[in-house]
Amino acid sequence: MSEDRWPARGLLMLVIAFDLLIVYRYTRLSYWQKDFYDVLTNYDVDAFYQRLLELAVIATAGIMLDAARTYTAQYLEIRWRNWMTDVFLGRWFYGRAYYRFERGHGADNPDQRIAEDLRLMASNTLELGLGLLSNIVTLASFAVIVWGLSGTLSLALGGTTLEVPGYIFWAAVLYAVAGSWAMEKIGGRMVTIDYTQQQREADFRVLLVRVREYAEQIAFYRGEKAEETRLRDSFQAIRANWREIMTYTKRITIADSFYTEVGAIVPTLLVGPRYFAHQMTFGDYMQLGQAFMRVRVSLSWFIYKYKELALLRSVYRRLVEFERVLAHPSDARTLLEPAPDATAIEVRGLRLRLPDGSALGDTLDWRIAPGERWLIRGPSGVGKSTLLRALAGLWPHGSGEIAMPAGREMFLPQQSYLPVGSLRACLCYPGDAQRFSVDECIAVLHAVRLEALAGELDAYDNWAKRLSPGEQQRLAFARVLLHKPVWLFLDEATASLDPRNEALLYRLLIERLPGLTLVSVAHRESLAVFHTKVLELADERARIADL
Ligand SMILES: Nc1ncnc2c1ncn2[C@@H]1O[C@H](COP(=O)(O)OP(=O)(O)OP(=O)(O)O)[C@@H](O)[C@H]1O
Repeated sequence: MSEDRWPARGLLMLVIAFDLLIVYRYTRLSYWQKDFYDVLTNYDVDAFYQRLLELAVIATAGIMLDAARTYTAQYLEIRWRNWMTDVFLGRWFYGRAYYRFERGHGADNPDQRIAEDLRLMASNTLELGLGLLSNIVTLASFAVIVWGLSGTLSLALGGTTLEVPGYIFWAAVLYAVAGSWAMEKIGGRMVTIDYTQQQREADFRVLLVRVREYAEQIAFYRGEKAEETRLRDSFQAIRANWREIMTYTKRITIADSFYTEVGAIVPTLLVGPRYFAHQMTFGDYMQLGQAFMRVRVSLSWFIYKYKELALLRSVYRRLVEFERVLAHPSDARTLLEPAPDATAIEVRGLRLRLPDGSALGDTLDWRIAPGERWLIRGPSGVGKSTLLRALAGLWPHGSGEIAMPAGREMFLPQQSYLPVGSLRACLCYPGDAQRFSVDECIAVLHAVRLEALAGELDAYDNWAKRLSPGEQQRLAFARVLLHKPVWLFLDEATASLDPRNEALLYRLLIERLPGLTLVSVAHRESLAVFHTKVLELADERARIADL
């Protein structure tokens, strides 16, 4: 990362330099205006054309500066977002944080935090930080102009006279402070309303995505009406909050326009007497009006950016919270103990528990020697899948220890994950799509009787939607044949298949992967013939036997 830091700092300096030049251009323009109005009042034709030429130069510089500034700032923004996304993606996958989050042990909506919050963090921090800087410089530059032109106000107070130097500058300060205070009173609640709107929009989007994801199940249940009602209700929540947005936007717009319009009149009123007393030229008069406006706008920066600042604060809070959960996961522990020198899996005094601390089944002592084929049986809900999770290092709740030897292992759940992409990528997963040759892929497709798909190895599809559950299970076995694990754990991985296909797949494993250690969770009695030992789980006492 550090080699990335210097170009990024260079880019930041460049954007700041452009911003300063832009402010400088505005001050030049202000002096140009003063000269121009004086030329007009003096009917000086030669100077008139000369000033127009100057304006062309100032305008051209402005166009180039604006374009260069925007381009550089955008480049910096994507670099920064890229860097932050890299960091967060790394932490998201480190120690399987994504899995723990999914099981409800993390902050809400991690996907929104990685995609949306990081984007807002990069763009808003840059825009607001740079905006603040150029505002301070604008304020300083134009304060000098206003101060220089505003003269001294003499107030007769009783017998003494009070002198107020730079009184128009002070008027701008007073006006901005009063305006900011009023705006905060009128529009302060907008921050909360806006936040609620974001949340409701996100809820609506999630519901729409779920309809797509579960389209078939919903269609089978004839659930259109229920889904439509749910979506309409969700949208009504958006609409209800939108009414509040409208009300507050109206108030803010009126207040904002009032503030701006009166802001144009205030300097006119204040400066008028000096102009008519011939203490300033027409050019001075015009320049002062403009400079007053710039000072006022700069001083009102916090109020104009109030909404963005509040949003950035909440984004920052969400990201800090997310980072804290990622850095100190509440349950990153596992029951696994790596035992690289061991040859067998040793389960000692394992007592699985649910997240609430209640016990799941009996204490288990169990040894899985190389080459053994275990069948795990037991009633539904007794904890068979949870035991496999513990063996995979995914279940943190409980006590005891599982000593796990080194060696390639593979876990097949009832429904295997099939990434969207080519069939070859599905077969090679989690390796990359070229991990196994086309010939090897075709051979295993034939072996699991999916030869009809052999011609579609490079076809891009959502295979999890296209293939039947049984075909998906056969594809998962083809994947096992390619990867040749040493330890294989199957969790009802053939439950969607007919007995013939199921037997075919088990036979394939035994013939093609000699020496394979197999642990299957299954309900069907017919599978007993492919196993050598059985572990019967029960609420009271687990039982181990030969088959
Ligand atoms: N994250 C969790 N939080 C709370 N309870 C859980 C969690 N995961 C599983 N359980 C509970 O643990 C128990 C065991 O679940 P498990 O999936 O291991 O059962 P199983 O024996 O594989 O059942 P089946 O034969 O129906 O697949 C169940 O009562 C389940 O509701």
